Amino acid sequence: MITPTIQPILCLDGVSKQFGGLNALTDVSFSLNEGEVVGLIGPNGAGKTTLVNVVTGNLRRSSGRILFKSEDVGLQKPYQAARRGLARTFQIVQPFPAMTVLENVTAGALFGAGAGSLGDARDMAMQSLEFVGLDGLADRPAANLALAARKRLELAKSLAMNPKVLMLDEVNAGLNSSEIDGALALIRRIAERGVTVLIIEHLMKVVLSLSKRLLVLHYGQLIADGPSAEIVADERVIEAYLGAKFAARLKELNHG
Ligand SMILES: Nc1ncnc2c1ncn2[C@@H]1O[C@H](COP(=O)(O)OP(=O)(O)OP(=O)(O)O)[C@@H](O)[C@H]1O
Repeated sequence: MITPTIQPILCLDGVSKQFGGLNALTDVSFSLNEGEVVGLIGPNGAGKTTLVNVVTGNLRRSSGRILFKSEDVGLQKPYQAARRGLARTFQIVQPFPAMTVLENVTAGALFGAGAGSLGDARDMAMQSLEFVGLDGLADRPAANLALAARKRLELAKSLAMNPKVLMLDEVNAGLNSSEIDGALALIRRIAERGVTVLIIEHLMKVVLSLSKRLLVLHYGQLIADGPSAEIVADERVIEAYLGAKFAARLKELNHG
C-alpha cells in the first residue's frame, strides 16, 4: 500500500517582526501540514495576532521567509493572500454595518479565491451562510447582529474566500458556553472539509478539544511546538502561560 505523504502547506522560516524597538516575533519557524488543526497559544502580547498579520500580508515581516505551498509569499498583499487561500478572521469583528449579512459575505467571496463573477460570489456567500446557520438572517443589516452571530458572519466571510488555510483569531471570545459548543462544531466541520486550521484561543478546553498539536508563543518566541498532551505538561509552557493551577487540574483529570 502506498501511504500518502503529508505535505506542509504553510512554512515560516526564521520570521521576525519588529515594531520600532519591540520584538513582536523573533526567529519563528514552524510548518503546518495540509488538513491539520493546530492551536496557537500564549499570554497576551505574545505575538499571536502579529503572526497571523504577517502571514496574511496585513503586516510586512521584518525578516525571514513565509512559504505557501513552497512559494515565498513574504511580500504579498492581503488580497493576494486571500486569493491564494490564506484566510483569517479578525479578533475584533467589524462587519460593514450598513450592508446586509449577505452583502458582507459576498464582499468576502469577491476578495478571496474562486468567485469569477458577482453572481458566483453571491452563491458562494449564500452557501457559507447556510454552512454557519445564518442564512435566515441574510437580508438583515449586519449592524443588527448580536456578538455570536457577528462571529459567525466573520467565519462565513472567511469561508466564502474558499480558504486552504484558515486562521481563527479568538473566534470564541465573549461567547457563552452553548455558543462556544456551536462554534466548536462548526470548526470541526470546516476541518473535515480538509481546510488547514490555525486556531488562536485562550480557552484551553476549546484548544485541546480541537487540536492535537500546539504552538506556544512567549514574548515573540516560539517556545514549544508538539503534541498537545506533551505541550501542556511542558514546564516552560506551564511557567509562561498555563500556570501551576491548570497543570495540577489537568493531572487530576488525567489520573481521575
Ligand atoms: N501595530 C503595532 N504597532 C506597535 N506595536 C504593536 C502593533 N501590533 C502589536 N504590537 C505589539 O506587539 C506585541 C504582540 O502583540 P500581539 O497583538 O501580536 O499579541 P497577542 O499574542 O495577539 O496578544 P492578545 O492575546 O492580547 O491578543 C505586543 O507587545 C503589542 O503591543
